[in-house]
Amino acid sequence: MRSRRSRSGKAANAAGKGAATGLDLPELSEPRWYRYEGQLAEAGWARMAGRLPGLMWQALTLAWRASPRDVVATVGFNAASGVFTAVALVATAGVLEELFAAGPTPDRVVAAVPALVLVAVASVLRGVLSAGAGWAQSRLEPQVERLSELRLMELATRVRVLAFDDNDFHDRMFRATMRGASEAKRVVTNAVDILTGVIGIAAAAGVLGVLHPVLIPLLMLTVLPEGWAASWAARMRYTWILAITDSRRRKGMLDDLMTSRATCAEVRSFTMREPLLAEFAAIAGHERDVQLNLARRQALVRMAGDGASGAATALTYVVLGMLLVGGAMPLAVAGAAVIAIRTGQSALNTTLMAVNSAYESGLYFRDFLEFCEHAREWLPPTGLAPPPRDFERITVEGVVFGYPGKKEPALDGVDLHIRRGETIALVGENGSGKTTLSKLLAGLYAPDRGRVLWDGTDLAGVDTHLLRERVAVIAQDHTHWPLSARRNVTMSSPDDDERLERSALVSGADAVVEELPRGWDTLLDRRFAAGEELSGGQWQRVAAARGFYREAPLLICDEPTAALDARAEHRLFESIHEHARSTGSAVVLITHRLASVRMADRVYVLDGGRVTEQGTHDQLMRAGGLYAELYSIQAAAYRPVPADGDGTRAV
Ligand SMILES: Nc1ncnc2c1ncn2[C@@H]1O[C@H](COP(=O)(O)OP(=O)(O)OP(=O)(O)O)[C@@H](O)[C@H]1O
Repeated sequence: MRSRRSRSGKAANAAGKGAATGLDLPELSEPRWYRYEGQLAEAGWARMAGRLPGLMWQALTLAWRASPRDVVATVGFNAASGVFTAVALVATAGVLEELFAAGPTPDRVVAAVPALVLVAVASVLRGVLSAGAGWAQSRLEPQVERLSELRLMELATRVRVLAFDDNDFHDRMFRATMRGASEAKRVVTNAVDILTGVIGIAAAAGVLGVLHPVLIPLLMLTVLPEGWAASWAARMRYTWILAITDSRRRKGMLDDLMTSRATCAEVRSFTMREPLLAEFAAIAGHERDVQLNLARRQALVRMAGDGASGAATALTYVVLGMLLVGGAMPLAVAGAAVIAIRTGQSALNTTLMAVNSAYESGLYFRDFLEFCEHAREWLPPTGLAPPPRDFERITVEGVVFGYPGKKEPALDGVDLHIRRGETIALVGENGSGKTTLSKLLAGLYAPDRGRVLWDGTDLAGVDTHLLRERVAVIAQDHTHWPLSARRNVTMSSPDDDERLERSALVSGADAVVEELPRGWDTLLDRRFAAGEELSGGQWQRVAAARGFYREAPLLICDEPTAALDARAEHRLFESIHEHARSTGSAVVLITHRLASVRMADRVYVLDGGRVTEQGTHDQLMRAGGLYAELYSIQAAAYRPVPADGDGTRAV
């Protein structure tokens, strides 16, 4: 009941904020973070304490993989340093005992010398060893960080493309990259600190137990309230992070829009500054309010914990005084007990701090581990056979494919085929499924039903990573890689100057490179010194060169000429058809410029995810269907129209 009330209260509050700004802010008006409620409950102390050993084990395993030598050094030096802490404490008790014994002062001092020497030697060794442990620990941290970040990037670049259409995957990846991976090193540090603290506590408790058993529970009493408060505050912080994950993502996107070079012109042209800033300010204001509320609640919890710990310390000294007055403990022992209590408190504090920190870091580290686990579900299957080197015919049989979360499939029972040396064209109105089909042919998506075959081999059973090496794509939304012109074309394939020149010639990229100050070695990114920028059409020529450079048996061209001038467009289409004829590659051409489709061996017309017409240009024109209609609309635009006078003018 209480939770429902607080839930609706929060929702109303959040909705109020969205309404107050007059903006449509789903992050503020729709409390999407309530889907994290289950996770918040899971972040409970008892549950986390149960999980902590497992998390620390995983972090230590990661550390072991990063550097076994430094793990051994860290643990070994810390353990040895703890042993010398105990030795120094016992020796201190010996010194005090001698000093408070009966007899003349010089004699007592002389008697205390051996114990004093032991204290000095133990203290020096403890100092040296803990410095060594600190060194090993600081060597370990960057190595663990590197390994965890690398694991994250390896997974992010290996998961199937479809994962990037999944909101849940994005949320998890955001949390893992935001703090999860970097927390791995902190969990390792905490694990080591806990070990160091436990050894220190064991030393102090051992000495206190010898001095008087009642001192051990008193020692615990002084530190536990503070520890409880710190862990509670850590949990509050984590729930806050979970609650604002969505709005943080949105804020990051707004940040990019306002600060990136790609969008700076459009932000100004469409006077987007004010609405973007207003949305940013509203989300940032919401975060600030939540954070201030968090700070207040954390301070209250900490105050309570620290107060209780202070009271427990006072109680400890009262008990010590009573033992002294009652004669149950001599003064020398009481002095040693005070030192042991201070040492024990500091060790216990270190341990609790480390446990708390491990608790907080553990929650984030769990995000990292869960992302790794979740990402594995998105990995393509391994151990599959390599795809055939080549094919005579690609066959698409009854392919059905839908994007995650979409009711209607993007492709619904598509059949087509293509032979080597042929060019087929995919034609259809916007959203009819052409790009989706080309991505299936490129091995980027797998069909939900149906098959894509290279001769007799079903691509569902082959290694898609290897398959992609045999497919070249000139993509509609190609990337402007912040690399040299050369690398923009060769990408990960080996450098081959002859091949580079050839692909530049057929794509028209040769003319682009000629104008660059350092030719092929020019960096194509203005954000860096000596970087150059290309026009849209020039980028498109580079993207086309990239496709030709692969010299793959299958070339997919998705709107390869949208940004090209008329001459370059004509030349590129000729090159594409010539490429199919001369290399024997199969070419899949997607374009809205239907004049260029005439040369295709076969045209497939898509409508609502289905192939509704197929045949040569002439056959489709005779059939008088959608293709003929679209073609006629385009052709009409180029037909001469009667002029006002006696001549004609072209439109
Ligand atoms: N990543 C995606 N997630 C969800 N739906 C998508 C995604 N990409 C495309 N779609 C949907 O799938 C359908 C087919 O899109 P597709 O991009 O294949 O069309 P297209 O024929 O290439 O269009 P265009 O001519 O505009 O490039 C559309 O309804 C589109 O909204």
